[in-house]
Amino acid sequence: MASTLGLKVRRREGEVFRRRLVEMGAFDPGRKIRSEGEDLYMPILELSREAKEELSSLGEFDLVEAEFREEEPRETVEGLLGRKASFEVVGDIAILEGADQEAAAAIIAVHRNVRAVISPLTAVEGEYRTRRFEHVAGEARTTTVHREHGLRYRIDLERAYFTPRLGTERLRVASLVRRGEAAVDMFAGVGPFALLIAKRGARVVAVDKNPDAVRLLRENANLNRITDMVILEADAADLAEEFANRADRVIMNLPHSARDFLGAAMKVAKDGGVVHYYAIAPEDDLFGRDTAFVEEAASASGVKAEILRRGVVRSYAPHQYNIVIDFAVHKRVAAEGGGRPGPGP
Ligand SMILES: C[S@@+](CC[C@H](N)C(=O)[O-])C[C@H]1O[C@@H](n2cnc3c(N)ncnc32)[C@H](O)[C@@H]1O
Repeated sequence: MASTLGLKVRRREGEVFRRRLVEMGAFDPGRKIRSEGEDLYMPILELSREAKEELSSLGEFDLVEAEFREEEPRETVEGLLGRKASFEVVGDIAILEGADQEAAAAIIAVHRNVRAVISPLTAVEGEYRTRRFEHVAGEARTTTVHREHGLRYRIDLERAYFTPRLGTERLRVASLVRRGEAAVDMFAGVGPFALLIAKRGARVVAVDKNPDAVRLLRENANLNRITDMVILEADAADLAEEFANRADRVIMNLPHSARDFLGAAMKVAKDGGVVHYYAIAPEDDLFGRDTAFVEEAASASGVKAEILRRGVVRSYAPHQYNIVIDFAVHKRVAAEGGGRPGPGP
């Protein structure tokens, strides 16, 4: 076993790092992760400066030379098909770009858990962020049960939004949660942020306007034995008054139009509460435009927004990225007439 490049991380942060490394294409799939006490050693390929910066926002790590066992070579869809196929798996359904029968057969052969292959007929669209699909192979359905971070989610891909591509981001937000804190998920969908943070000890109010999403969210709360979550079918904008100054944390995962709800989120946040704001941004202005939206909304709401973190969550479309801006809402400082936002009494 020769020494190769590795990333040493704390065990409890291992999954966040592993997923991000895979997304970056920096995880070495030919080698096995090694465990030693409280640390994990991840086999990696060379990291660019940007990649190191991105990783340092996830937590502490050391770059090391380490020895890793080799993975057994696995059959892949690409290997079987002789060309690339673009797909993702949600529960036991593969979502394939294009109704390609050959690719569907290869997916079913390689991924033994896949029972249905469907292909999008539309983009994610409308207020409820849903899309329509056509059946390609296997069973003809859009309902499934997906597992993520130890929780199970009933999903209907045609009736309510869900993507597994935000799994790492959900884990990052969950890692910030303190037991007993109050959180509002304004656009909860079938619950992948809300239920995960509830499991980590947050008292959650989860809101969605889509009745099908809310029905699945209730089922998912039951499925995961989360009994104390407040689940509301409502327009998030209408709840700002009722939940004013209640939240230590607000999640705004409606990236195409979250900016329209910034005022409501700032109202719902307590003094010092943190908002996770998601947007789709062009690569030549990743954070400038949305930072300005946050600052304009803060000024209109009479609060101060302290930017805590700006990050890229995933690539969304050519030259477009799904980004996140975490900011703290300071109310007392603003009411007292300015100055630098501080922790307060
Ligand atoms: C991008 S999805 C995110 C769902 C979920 N947070 C997730 O990560 O899977 C946005 C959700 O916001 C809901 N939505 C859209 N407008 C809304 C509004 N005004 N009030 C509440 N929910 C809304 C949609 O129905 C959809 O389920």
